[in-house]
Amino acid sequence: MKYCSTRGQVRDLSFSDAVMMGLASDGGLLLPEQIPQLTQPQLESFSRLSYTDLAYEIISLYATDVPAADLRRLVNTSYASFNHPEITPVVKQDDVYILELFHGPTLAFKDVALQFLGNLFEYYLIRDNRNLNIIGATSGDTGSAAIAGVRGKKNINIFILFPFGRVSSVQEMQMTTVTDDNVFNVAIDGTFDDAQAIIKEIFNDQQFKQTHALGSINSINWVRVLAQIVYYFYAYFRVREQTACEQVQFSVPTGNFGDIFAGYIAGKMGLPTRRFILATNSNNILCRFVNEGDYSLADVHHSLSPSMDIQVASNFERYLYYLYEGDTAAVVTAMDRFKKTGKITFSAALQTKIQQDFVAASVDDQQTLEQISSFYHHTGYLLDPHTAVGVKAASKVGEDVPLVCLATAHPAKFPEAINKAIKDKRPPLEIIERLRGLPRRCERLAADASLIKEMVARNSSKS
Ligand SMILES: N[C@@H](CCOP(=O)(O)O)C(=O)O
Repeated sequence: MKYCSTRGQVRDLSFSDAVMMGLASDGGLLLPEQIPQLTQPQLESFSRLSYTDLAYEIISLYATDVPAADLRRLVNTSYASFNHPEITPVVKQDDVYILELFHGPTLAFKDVALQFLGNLFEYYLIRDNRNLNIIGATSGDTGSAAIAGVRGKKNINIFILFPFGRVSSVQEMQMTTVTDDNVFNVAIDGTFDDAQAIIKEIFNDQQFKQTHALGSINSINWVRVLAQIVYYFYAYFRVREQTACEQVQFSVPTGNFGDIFAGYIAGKMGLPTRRFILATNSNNILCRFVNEGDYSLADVHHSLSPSMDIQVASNFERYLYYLYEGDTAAVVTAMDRFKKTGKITFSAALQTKIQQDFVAASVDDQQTLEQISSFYHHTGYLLDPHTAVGVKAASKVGEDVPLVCLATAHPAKFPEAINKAIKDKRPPLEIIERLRGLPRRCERLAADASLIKEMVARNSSKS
């Protein structure tokens, strides 16, 4: 399997080169040159596999330059850290199938890919005897999951930027209580979009990237998308066992478009699914894109589902590549226009295509709180605010097939929102309670790429 950039200037990369490159050197995002198509017999045999075996089978279709025994070990090690034997179990509540993605070390779906990516990085670094400086941006969940993915690994430093005061108290604590010498948490004065723009600016300085051996843990990195494809298949097989359905529909709380894009790729591989439900909070640029063909920037609003407080969604560019049928010049033109004007509009013909892939709804904070409360009183099950956005969006635009809602984080990560939704309800969890009172380390900086570069340069030999 070879990898190419959405912007056309990088092609023919091996999987390992794509992993280490992160953001493509032409500023685009990397994609596999072809999407493997699963045959019916393959699907049937996959349906009987454990999560870990399924992950191995799917990842091996893309990671073709990793020897089979090594890949198997990396996959097994990655999911050994999950606290549920099924890794991503599906539980039925009322008439909704909840795909629980929060059984990893930091209680969010990001662990599914970042445990694997951390192990993969370590594997390459040992093999090639080199160092890596990871830089990443988070609106709340990626940060701690990335830190947990590389913690204790030699030859790696990690620098995580998050928007000051805009992540939940627990999310912040999960990052800043890691005080290891090679972990650098930076609260920036700005939004997640500012943090992500800084990361991209630094990656686009090719000389700095080479000199400091930079690596990416955001969903810019193809591995993030790849590892998440697995649970869409896993969930479909579990629901099919219970309902004998031909198709399911997934509702995906969406911020950076990475998780839903993994589902879209699963669909291209042959997963029998209806259109994906793209669920946003009041940061609804992606919802407007699907419903009106209007991808235009607005201010980032602070919401009760902070991980989705994003306007500029990284993986959108990957979808554009398919929307434009691999026409990289059209992707470049659209991305340039967006950079200059903050807006891309789509023709009626393209809107028709987009609406064959997605249906979308946006859910504000009040509706999120009502959804958490009514679901809890009806079923006794506590949704985190992001999952609640997905469940609510599905109630607005879902179709008449079994519905799988992705539970992207554990409610214990968002005590403030839960408490607002259900008076006096606190979802305590021992691994979070243990963090309270631990020492913390975090630097606060202006949202300025040169400050982050200085910090990376100053510390890059620490690992
Ligand atoms: N929602 C994310 C934002 C970063 O997105 P990523 O999927 O590109 O890592 C978060 O919680 O940090």
